[in-house]
Amino acid sequence: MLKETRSFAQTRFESYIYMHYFTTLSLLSSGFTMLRAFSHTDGRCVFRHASKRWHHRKSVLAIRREDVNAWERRAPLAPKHVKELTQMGYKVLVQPSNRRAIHEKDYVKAGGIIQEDISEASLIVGVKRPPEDKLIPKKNYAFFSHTIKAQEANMPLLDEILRQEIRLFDYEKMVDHKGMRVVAFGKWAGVAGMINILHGLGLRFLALGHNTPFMHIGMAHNYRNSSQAVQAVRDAGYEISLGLMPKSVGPLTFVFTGTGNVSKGAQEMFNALPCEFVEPHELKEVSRSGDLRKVYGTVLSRHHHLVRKRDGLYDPVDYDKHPELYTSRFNTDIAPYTTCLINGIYWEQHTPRLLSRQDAQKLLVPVRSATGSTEGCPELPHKLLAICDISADTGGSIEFMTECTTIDSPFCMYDADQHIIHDSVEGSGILMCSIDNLPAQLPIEATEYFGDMLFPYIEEMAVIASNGSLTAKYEYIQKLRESREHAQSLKMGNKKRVLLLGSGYVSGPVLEYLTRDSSVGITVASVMKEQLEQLTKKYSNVTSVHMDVIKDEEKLSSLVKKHELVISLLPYSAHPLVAKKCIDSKVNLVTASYLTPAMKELQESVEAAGITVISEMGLDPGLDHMLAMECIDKAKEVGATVVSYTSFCGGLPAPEHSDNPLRYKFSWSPQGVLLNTVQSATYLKNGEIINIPAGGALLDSVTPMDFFPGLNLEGFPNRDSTKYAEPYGIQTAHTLLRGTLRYKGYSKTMGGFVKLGLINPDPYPLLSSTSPPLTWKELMCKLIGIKPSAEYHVLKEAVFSKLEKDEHQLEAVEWLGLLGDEPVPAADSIVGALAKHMEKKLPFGAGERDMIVMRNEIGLRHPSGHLEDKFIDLVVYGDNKGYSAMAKTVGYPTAIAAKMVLDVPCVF
Ligand SMILES: NC(=O)c1ccc[n+]([C@@H]2O[C@H](COP(=O)([O-])OP(=O)(O)OC[C@H]3O[C@@H](n4cnc5c(N)ncnc54)[C@H](O)[C@@H]3O)[C@@H](O)[C@H]2O)c1
Ligand SMILES: N[C@@H](CCCCN[C@@H](CCC(=O)O)C(=O)O)C(=O)O
Repeated sequence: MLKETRSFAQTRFESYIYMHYFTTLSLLSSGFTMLRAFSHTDGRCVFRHASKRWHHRKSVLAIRREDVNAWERRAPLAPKHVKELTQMGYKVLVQPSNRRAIHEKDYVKAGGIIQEDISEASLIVGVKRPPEDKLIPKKNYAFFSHTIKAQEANMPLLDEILRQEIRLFDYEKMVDHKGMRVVAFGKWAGVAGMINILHGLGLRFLALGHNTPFMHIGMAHNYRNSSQAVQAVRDAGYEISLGLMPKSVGPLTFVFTGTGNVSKGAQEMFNALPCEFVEPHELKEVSRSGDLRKVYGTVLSRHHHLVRKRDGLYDPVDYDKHPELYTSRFNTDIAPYTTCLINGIYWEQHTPRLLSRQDAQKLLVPVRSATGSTEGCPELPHKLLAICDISADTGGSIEFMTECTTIDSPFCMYDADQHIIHDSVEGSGILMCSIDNLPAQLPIEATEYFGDMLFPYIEEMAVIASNGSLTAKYEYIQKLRESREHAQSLKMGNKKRVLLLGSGYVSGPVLEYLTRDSSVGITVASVMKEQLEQLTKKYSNVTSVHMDVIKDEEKLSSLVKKHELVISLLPYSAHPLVAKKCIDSKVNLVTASYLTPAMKELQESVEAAGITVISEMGLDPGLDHMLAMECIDKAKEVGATVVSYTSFCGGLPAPEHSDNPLRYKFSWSPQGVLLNTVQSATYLKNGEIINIPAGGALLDSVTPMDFFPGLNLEGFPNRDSTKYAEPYGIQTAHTLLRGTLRYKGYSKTMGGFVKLGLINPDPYPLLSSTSPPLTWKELMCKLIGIKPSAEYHVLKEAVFSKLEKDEHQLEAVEWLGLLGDEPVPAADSIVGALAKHMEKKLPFGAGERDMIVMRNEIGLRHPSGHLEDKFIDLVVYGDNKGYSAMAKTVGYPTAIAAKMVLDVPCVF
């Protein structure tokens, strides 16, 4: 049986406010225990456990699957807690997960029910945040939301929580009467962090020319449990005590900042080495002349390094009230004598930093020790070799720790002179380890430890969001969020400010090009968090904003306002909204997309606002226009007239990777690709205007394209070609055709999807994230009009007949799994769902590359009457490990145009 180790009366959930008192009481009495609010002192609601009378009516609790990080193997409760809860009459659902470190069968043995659907639960507990699209409206959730410092990346989650009227219990806000957190993984972060940094030191020493006993210590997750790790650390310690550390590195000193669980966990592991703890003032001495058969440790509390700027004194009461009046002497008094810093302090804005970038520059100057240096036995380049920043507050107490490292890639080097971070343990700089999910490396012990702390409080959760608005106590998050954004925009100072919207297939080269100029400050905003992080992570001076520009128009306006130029690489349907914001704030805009009627309508307002808006600045449209105009202008110079213009372009997989029924893989917006098959088209052929209606007829106007006989290509018309006669100045042409290229077979296969109603952009509420999940088989039955329970062969037969017995089309439908039991991804429309599904099925694999093929044919009549055909070909391959051909040919023209607008605003 679990023991309740804390008094409930002492527990306070700081985050609650009395305005929502009744909702909380109703929540708590509806499921768990009887709680009674007994005091409303200082604006907080303090709960006392009135009596431990458990309700006998079965209440349902769910442990959700962790799905945001591949390394997340923890759970909030272990089987022993589940056992206790089930014995108390709870029904405990456990979402299946092969990734969880504690096996499902142990939860089952404890009485848990393994079940995917957890919508029945009144409280859903997890460790980390769920993805926004998995939130269930109006539920009570407990997890680490990482929103209380208005963390940019999690603001869309908070918005979604409020929108869906979810009540959030945030573990970070569960505190006791002294304000101390009561549930945390801290100790295990400390333990894992210490193991990792000893491993990192082994690698770093080796890179500096020293084999050390640390080489035999692995990363924390390589050990089955912490006892195994302790054994490895002890073995290393034994070798140190035998005097096997190279003498030229001198005595090693480890400094632990903070006195909480993190620091204690790290010290616990450190104790397995032959260590001696000294007072901070003794550090200087032992770092010079200490015993090489030991390692030295110092635990640093606030009073050791914080001083009031005015008088050099430390007053703890005053410090709590006015941390901004204090500074840290860590940089001068401690850091010069520290080999490895283990940082475990909680940092908040206005509290003094331990180390700034300038401090690091000073600390990286060589020190000369008494031992002397020879080629085979070099001295260390400087004393401070490594920092394990367990607090992992980016830009926090260690100012230059601007990006957390990961379990996969745990170390980086900070070179203070260059102010760059590189992913290696070699070269000059300080070795940094700043993983922010350390306890996930020791998941079983971390789960049991956390569960022990959470269990007694499971009913009393800190509410920070309730009923669709931030509770009064948490309104500060909104303010903090706004001030952070303002600060970010100020940080850009005199820079030319560019807002890049979208982080998709073609955004990479845009960012790469613009960041070449250090006078350009860039913000990237996108709704896809991981994609956004992936895109921006290698640029330290780029600000990323995770947001939905459609749902959060206000934020979009405020962002646009703070920039001089917007580049929209969003789906083209979003451009008119962006353009309106640009008009309102008089900010220039560049897109790679077609000038649609909706954009054209804004022309007058654009002119009235005096801004520049450039469209069609990619590949097709984009480079095709430029190549055509170069040729047309030259022809006109010699008096020739253009009699025909045909331009075909295809973004394709390279031939060796065209290995699927569609012979196609996505290199740009999948939904855009699919929708293009149902566009209408208009073109001029030998003086006759041909109109093709929308809805798929395009795919019947396919012609073989054999200008490169080695490639088996087909082509179909693309949108309205005739509208280019005037801007190109080729009204003389009798043929004007722009088209799309694909490998032969594509159009026929796509035709099947059109027949089945899969390329339908209309809203389809059954696929929304709040509707019950559907399988492809169920959806297909609905589309065909048969019962969802129909057997596979019945559905297949019905589909076959809808496809007019086309075996090739049926084969593609089956190959994509559209008759099977895979879930249909949540989306606004059927084509949206198909795009997401196909994106997964038709990606470029590792080592595969794309290709773009463009052919322009321009027929000229010379003044002599002589006819000439000019051919302009463009073939580009993607880089195996770099940018795709599509990204390069769209992104660079867009970026170059953007730069021209920035540099010479009235050039266009
Ligand atoms: N001219 C050309 O040759 C050419 C070629 C390719 C793409 N394009 C156009 O360029 C644009 C970008 O193409 P891509 O292939 O990178 O597209 P993509 O679909 O890969 O990327 C779209 C991006 O927009 C973001 N996004 C979508 N909806 C959002 C919302 N509501 N709020 C915030 N972010 C949102 C997505 O997260 C994603 O990062 C598209 O308009 C596309 O049609 C033009
Ligand atoms: N036509 C080619 C190349 C397409 C490049 C993408 N162009 C988009 C532009 C859409 C927009 O943003 O307006 C298109 O739809 O053709 C092919 O399809 O392979």
